[in-house]
Amino acid sequence: MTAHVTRADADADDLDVEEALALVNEVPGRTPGRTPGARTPAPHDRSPGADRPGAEGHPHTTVWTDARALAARAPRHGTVGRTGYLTPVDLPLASALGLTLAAPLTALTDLPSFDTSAMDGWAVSGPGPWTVREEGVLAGHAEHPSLTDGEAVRIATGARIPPDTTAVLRSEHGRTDDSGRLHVTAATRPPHTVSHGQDIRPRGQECRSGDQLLPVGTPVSPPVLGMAAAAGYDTLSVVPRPRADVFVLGDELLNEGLPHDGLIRDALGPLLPPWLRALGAEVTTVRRVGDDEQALYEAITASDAHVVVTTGGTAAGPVDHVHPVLRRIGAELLVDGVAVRPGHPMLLARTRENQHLVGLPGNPLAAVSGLLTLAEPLLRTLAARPAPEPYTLPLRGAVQGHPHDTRLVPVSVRGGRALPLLYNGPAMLRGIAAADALAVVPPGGAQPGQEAELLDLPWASGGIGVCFT
Ligand SMILES: Nc1nc2c(c(=O)[nH]1)N[C@H]1C(S)=C(S)[C@@H](COP(=O)(O)OP(=O)(O)OC[C@H]3O[C@@H](n4cnc5c(N)ncnc54)[C@H](O)[C@@H]3O)O[C@H]1N2
Ligand code: MOO
Repeated sequence: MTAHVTRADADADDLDVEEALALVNEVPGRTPGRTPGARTPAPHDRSPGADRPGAEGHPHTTVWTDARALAARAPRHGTVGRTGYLTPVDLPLASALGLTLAAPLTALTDLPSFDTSAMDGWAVSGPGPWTVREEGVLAGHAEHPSLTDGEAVRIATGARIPPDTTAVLRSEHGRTDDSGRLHVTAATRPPHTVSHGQDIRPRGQECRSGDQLLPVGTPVSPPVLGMAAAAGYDTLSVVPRPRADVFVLGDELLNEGLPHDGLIRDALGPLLPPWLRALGAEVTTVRRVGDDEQALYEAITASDAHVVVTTGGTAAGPVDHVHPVLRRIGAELLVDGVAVRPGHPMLLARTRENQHLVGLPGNPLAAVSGLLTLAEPLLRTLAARPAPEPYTLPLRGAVQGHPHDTRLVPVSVRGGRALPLLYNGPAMLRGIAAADALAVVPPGGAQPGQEAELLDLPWASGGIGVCFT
């Protein structure tokens, strides 16, 4: 730990979290605890690449919001039709978690499906005191014989109400006298009374058979699984996960150990598959492909995934083969460069009917930017997932803007404000690894207190087990 955030600066109640934040909120040698300001260049801004010509010089560059909209619309083309989502399948309940309902969830039964006791106690008929039958009624039992006026029977929560029951008396509201007769105690409100129908859940209280419970497009969450089971379903009609193949390009990449001799660790092979799954994809292949045009051509043309994701090779360097291969395939380039930093060389192409390719830049944070700009909307449409509700939070520090392009900046959300994190350069993951969201910073930058749109990171709210199933 090199520095501390002061308690005053942190609306923190948890010092450990603040200390962790300090690791990505301070440039070595700076005053501890300062939030990054407009006049403080971030490491990214001091990088040699910071002076290079901007995307505004690129003839095809698409505005960031347009690129996202285009990616969301891209599958609404060809045989898939106007919805853009994949052909629905019937899956057992447990396999449907995380997918989207392709048909309305319609009740197959009344719920409850019989008059049910809401409490442990006695089913009673007419006003008390009551004679108590010997044998009680438990949940799951067959129907009990009718009660006659003045009779009661022990009943458990969830058990079927015997015919001619008028109310259920909770166990804590009744007592039996020496001769075994049941009385209402003074604990009821009003005292000594049990009203007609009390603590009975009547059949059909929640729904009638045929009622629509949930519309098409509902994400299948744990409560949806429970609701479907209660309503009589064994399988659900859902939109399947789009299949995604990931091709990680670059001869310089190592799969293990320390960087050496100009070789570096592949950061995207570990990062992309779980993130793609969190965005709704089924990752069918993750493969390293060398800087070889023919190998890339063969990998793409052999893939039968709905979405091919490549990393690296999007720029115009000597071994950047993505554009030449797309030309050779005859792919239709839908997005060729986006006015966003980092990640501006990202691209989206239709490689063939019902297959799209997202070309992510090789710089790791630039790849994340492409993932959220192009892959997220594309996968969302294919999987019929609802668009996340846009929201903004005030920024806790200024963010330097790009003159023409949108910036996506890792932020930590603390006390209802978004704290911009440093180490947000295109080649860095240190900021995003500590972030809760990416702030969308408009061209020209943002001042402290200014509202910024946030793109949530899938694990920040739901927890890893929820979003990576
Ligand atoms: N003359 C120009 N050069 C570059 C421009 C430009 O506008 N003009 N744009 C720069 C920007 S911005 C980006 S982003 C990169 C995009 O490059 P590529 O998509 O072609 O990616 P590569 O050149 O293959 O790699 C870039 C960088 O990232 C490292 N890398 C690649 N893959 C991985 C991985 N899986 N894990 C970790 N690191 C990876 C690679 O070693 C390079 O350092 O182009 C700029 N150049
Ligand atoms: O800034 Mo690039 O756009 O590094 O991704």
